[in-house]
Amino acid sequence: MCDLRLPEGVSDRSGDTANGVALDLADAVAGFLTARLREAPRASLVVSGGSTPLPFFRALSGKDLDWGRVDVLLADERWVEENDDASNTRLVRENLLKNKAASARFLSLKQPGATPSEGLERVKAELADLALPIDVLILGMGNDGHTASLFPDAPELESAMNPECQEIVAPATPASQPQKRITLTWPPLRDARFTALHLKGEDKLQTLDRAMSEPDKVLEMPIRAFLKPGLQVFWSP
Ligand SMILES: O=C(O)[C@H](O)[C@@H](O)[C@H](O)[C@H](O)COP(=O)(O)O
Repeated sequence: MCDLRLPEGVSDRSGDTANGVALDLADAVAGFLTARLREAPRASLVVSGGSTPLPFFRALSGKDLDWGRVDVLLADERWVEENDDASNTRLVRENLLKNKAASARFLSLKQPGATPSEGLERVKAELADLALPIDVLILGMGNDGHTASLFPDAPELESAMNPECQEIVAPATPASQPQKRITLTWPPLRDARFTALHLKGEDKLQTLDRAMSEPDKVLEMPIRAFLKPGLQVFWSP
């Protein structure tokens, strides 16, 4: 257990090791996708980049489910080419879209264009037939309280977090980050059927604790918007 008092309705799925939590998360996600595929022609899986998800990606890639009917996409992406070490697309292709998951359909947030704004229409076209609501959403969190690329210092944050935002994807240009980014906006993320927050390390636990201390100040720590009933927290030391 993560020995934090999580908000009402938020489940603690913490474990003693990063690998154990990754395996547990992979089991939960595979189970949810399998159940969805009994009811719907396709299912959607939105994952986050960064370093935490790697063991989860590798475990999920081996799960036996009808991957040909699963749409996989990122919650956000750095606006870099796929051969760049900072590319989340590269991370997903190398660690998740292999083994049994190789047959999943990947919808890429990185499209041609010098900037996210220039490429935005192409990204929207790529996501045009993505069925909403998202079925499975895996979020990470930075120690500034960002999630996806909803950064506190992004000039676009307020519009991306607006519950009335009509766009499902938007550029993000936080000064704190070396690359411009593109991110799913709050409404599609908010409405996911299954949302997991995947965290590793004591620092992330302290950040989560800080986030819970002032839950209404969402623009200061965007993760706060997700600390709602139904969220499952998968944390390991
Ligand atoms: O592109 C990104 O950076 C991610 O989407 C981002 O939201 C990530 O989930 C957090 O920054 C946590 O990253 P770590 O897992 O590396 O701590």
